[in-house]
Amino acid sequence: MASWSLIGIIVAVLVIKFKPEYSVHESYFLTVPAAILISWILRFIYSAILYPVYFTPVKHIPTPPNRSWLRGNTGVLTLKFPTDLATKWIKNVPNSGLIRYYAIGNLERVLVVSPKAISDLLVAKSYDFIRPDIAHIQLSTITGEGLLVAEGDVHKTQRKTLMPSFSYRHIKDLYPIFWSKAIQMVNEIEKGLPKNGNTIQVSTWSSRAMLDIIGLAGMSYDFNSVKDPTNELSGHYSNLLSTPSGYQRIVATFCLFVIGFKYYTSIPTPYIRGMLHSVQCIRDTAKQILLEKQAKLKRGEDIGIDILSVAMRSGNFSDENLIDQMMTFLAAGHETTSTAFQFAVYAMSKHQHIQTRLREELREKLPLSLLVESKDDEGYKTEPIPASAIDNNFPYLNAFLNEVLRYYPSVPFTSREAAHDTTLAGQHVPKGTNILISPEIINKDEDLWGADAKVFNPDRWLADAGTNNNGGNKSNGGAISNYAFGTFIHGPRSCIGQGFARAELAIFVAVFVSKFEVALKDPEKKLEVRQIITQAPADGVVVNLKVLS
Ligand code: HEM
Repeated sequence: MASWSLIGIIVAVLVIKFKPEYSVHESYFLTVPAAILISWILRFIYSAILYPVYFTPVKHIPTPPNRSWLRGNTGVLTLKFPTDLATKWIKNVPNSGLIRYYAIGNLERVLVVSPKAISDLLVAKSYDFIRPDIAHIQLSTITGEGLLVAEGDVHKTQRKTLMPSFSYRHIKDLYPIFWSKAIQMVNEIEKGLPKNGNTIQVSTWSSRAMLDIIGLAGMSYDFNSVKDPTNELSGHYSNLLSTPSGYQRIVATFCLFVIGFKYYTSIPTPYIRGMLHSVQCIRDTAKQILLEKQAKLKRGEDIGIDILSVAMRSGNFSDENLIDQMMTFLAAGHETTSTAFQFAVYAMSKHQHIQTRLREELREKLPLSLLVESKDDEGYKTEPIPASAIDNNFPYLNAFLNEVLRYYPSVPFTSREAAHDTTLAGQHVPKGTNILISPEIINKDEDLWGADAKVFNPDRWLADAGTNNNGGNKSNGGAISNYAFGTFIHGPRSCIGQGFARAELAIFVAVFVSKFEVALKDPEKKLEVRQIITQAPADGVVVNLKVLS
């Protein structure tokens, strides 16, 4: 829009100078606004009416019918991902792995839906695609230039250097942190129960516990928000996750369509100012921790096993970039696991027989007494069973978690932009094409998972190979392709924290189910999901608990 306005201004100036008889008024006062308005109308006619039909370079990619000039195919005046509609398009729009659709203002999007197109996008041609500006700006405002937003060779080097921190060998050293926080959380919940009439909102607890864990595992810093919800730093962290107000969304839309999204964080609204202030406070703390660790390293002292320490020892990062990586892990590893835990509690509350089966399996090898006894001087702690035991001895727990992650992926969709002309599933994709991939849709696609794709069923991960759904392998949950499970996506940009998240969730579910019997406070209420970058139950999962002994 900015360039169209500029053209309008230039035309107005030229008209007044050389053809004043065509100007609205001989002064610039009326002619310039009139020229800008005309340029906007022309732009609208071009992009909303002519472009999608005649000029788009991806005309060969099929598109659903019923496009409106303002709302595109999605029917809404926001950029919200159209999950339900897209599920229908996959079925009804004949396609070869790609579907073209239009969002608000006829912004063009290409949705990737077949395993071949997904594997091209995420694996074979991963570096042909970059994060679009909107996503880059939103994420980097919080994370700086960390792994989540790095591109090309910079990304390859960062990822290679950080990988050792996420190897199984290293993650298993973090298990005691997971146990200790999970046990601390259930004990604190138990203490507060009488006051709350046995009702809790799961999100308040999971968010605090997962923040503490990522602080401890990431940089040996305990936000201590499970015990102290008023902790200043965790307050700053909650700020970063707060939902933008209606006013802020209008500002975002204005930036997107009128002045360019790159100016979004330069407009000093209360939301942006608050966010930048909170980012700075967290960065200052991370810097302090970094300086302390560097001093220790100089003195030849042990600096610990957290992710920051592993990255520091590599010597491959500047101080600023180490802080960026810390901000990245806080952003990428907190809300995602917190929402996954909320969905896990929702699922076990909704399906009581699943909860009973989980508890039976756990009780057999992980009696409550073991959990109660695993305390240190501070009252909580340590590993009641070794890391390998939780990974290998609880098939139903692992099946349940696989199904939670399939059915309720924390990241419902993500986006890419073609960095240059390329192809996906053999179809031409020109530079600049905006691509979307949706774990939420792929994970429930009946063509990939079979007729029961939309049923929550942990058993699909236990059935013998070949006997379930489409005849797929049980390690795939019966799906016909590896790419049918999109929760952590795949390839060089897949979630580096997948092993971390799975271990953390397994331990949290194990401790929670062992300690409490849980039921939804309002079992008849429909599950409402709120979507921003992650998706989460809108009410934070309100449940009634009974303490088990
Ligand atoms: C259930 C929990 C989690 C889910 C569902 C999840 C999902 C994802 C997804 C879908 C991506 C790809 C995003 C994209 O490229 O657009 C991603 C990337 C990433 N995740 Fe996770 N994540 C989880 C937990 C974690 C944890 C615990 C950490 C860190 C401790 C983490 C760190 C990262 C990082 C650093 C990236 C960027 C990787 C790269 O670009 O190379 N995630 N995650």
